[in-house]
Amino acid sequence: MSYEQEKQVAIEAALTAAKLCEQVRQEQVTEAMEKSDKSPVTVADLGSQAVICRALAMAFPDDLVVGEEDASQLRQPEMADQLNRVSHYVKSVVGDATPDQVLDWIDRGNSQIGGRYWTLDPIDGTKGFLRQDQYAVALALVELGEVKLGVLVCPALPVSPDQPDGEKGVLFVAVRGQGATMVPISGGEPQPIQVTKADSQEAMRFVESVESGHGDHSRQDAVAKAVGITTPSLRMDSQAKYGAVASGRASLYLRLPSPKSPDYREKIWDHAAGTIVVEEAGGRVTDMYGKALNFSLGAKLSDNQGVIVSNGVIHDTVLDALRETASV
Ligand SMILES: Nc1ncnc2c1ncn2[C@@H]1O[C@H](COP(=O)(O)O)[C@@H](O)[C@H]1OP(=O)(O)O
Ligand SMILES: [Mg+2]
Repeated sequence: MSYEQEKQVAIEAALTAAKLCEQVRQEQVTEAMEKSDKSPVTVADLGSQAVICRALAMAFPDDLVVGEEDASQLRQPEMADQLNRVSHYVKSVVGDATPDQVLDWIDRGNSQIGGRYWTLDPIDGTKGFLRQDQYAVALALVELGEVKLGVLVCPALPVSPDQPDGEKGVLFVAVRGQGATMVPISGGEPQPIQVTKADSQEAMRFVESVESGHGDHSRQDAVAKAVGITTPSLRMDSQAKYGAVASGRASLYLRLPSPKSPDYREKIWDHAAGTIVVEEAGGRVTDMYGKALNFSLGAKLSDNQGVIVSNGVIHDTVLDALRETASV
């Protein structure tokens, strides 16, 4: 299958959602509400999920969508102002939409996984979004446990790594067997991307989360040193880190379980799109024990712990170093 229609619909939907997110950010209305798990959610997370689920419902009415957000909080009477704000932003990018439609679109993203499903993180890296930093809109199509298509929109990522203050906004797209591409959000011809092949020290840079609670920074540093990386890590929120590895800006992304939450299991929407973008750019993605990420078990990667993303060349060395740092 070429997945051409899925690709076009997913790109258009994710770019429209990213436009909504940037509008919210520019108008500085980015205060967060708190979810039951204490993580932040904003008007933009909910609006982005509504826009993408609407587009998927129109093009693929029978498809399942497993998204990060749900509308239960927004349905409470005391949340009427928030719902109006979400509806306002949705209308500004897709035309007419009633608050009830918006609620229903958001809740279309509450499916369980199936043989074929989409998984969506409407704003991956909400904390980065609130900090005016990196975030991503991440959408992936999974069939029989294999990610087939991934779209990552990174509105704050510099188009050129050499010009950090230059144009920002990058779209990464990958289809299984067709390679990965990158293009500025502003337009242009998508260019094929490749991970870095060099394993020289100069070419090696590793990326990790900004948030200390989302990883084990001291062990990540130790592993990076053990594989010969001497430059300090590039800290970045969201699956923009996968984009950084896929486009050769870094050779390694380490995400080891935080000592504060050793039993944390990663969510499918935090990894599906990024995984295929890196794999199709020639890289490798496994958990910290070298096992493939299993997208067929539910919303969590319950069979995996930690995530290691590399250019492939250094992957086994990293896994060896991990075994060694574990036994110290
Ligand atoms: N203890 C944890 N360990 C690893 N990742 C976490 C943890 N708690 C939350 N996350 C996830 O980290 C993601 C952001 O990662 P990053 O630091 O790379 O930007 C969020 O989507 C969040 O998932 P969620 O909000 O879906 O529960
Ligand atoms: Mg996320």
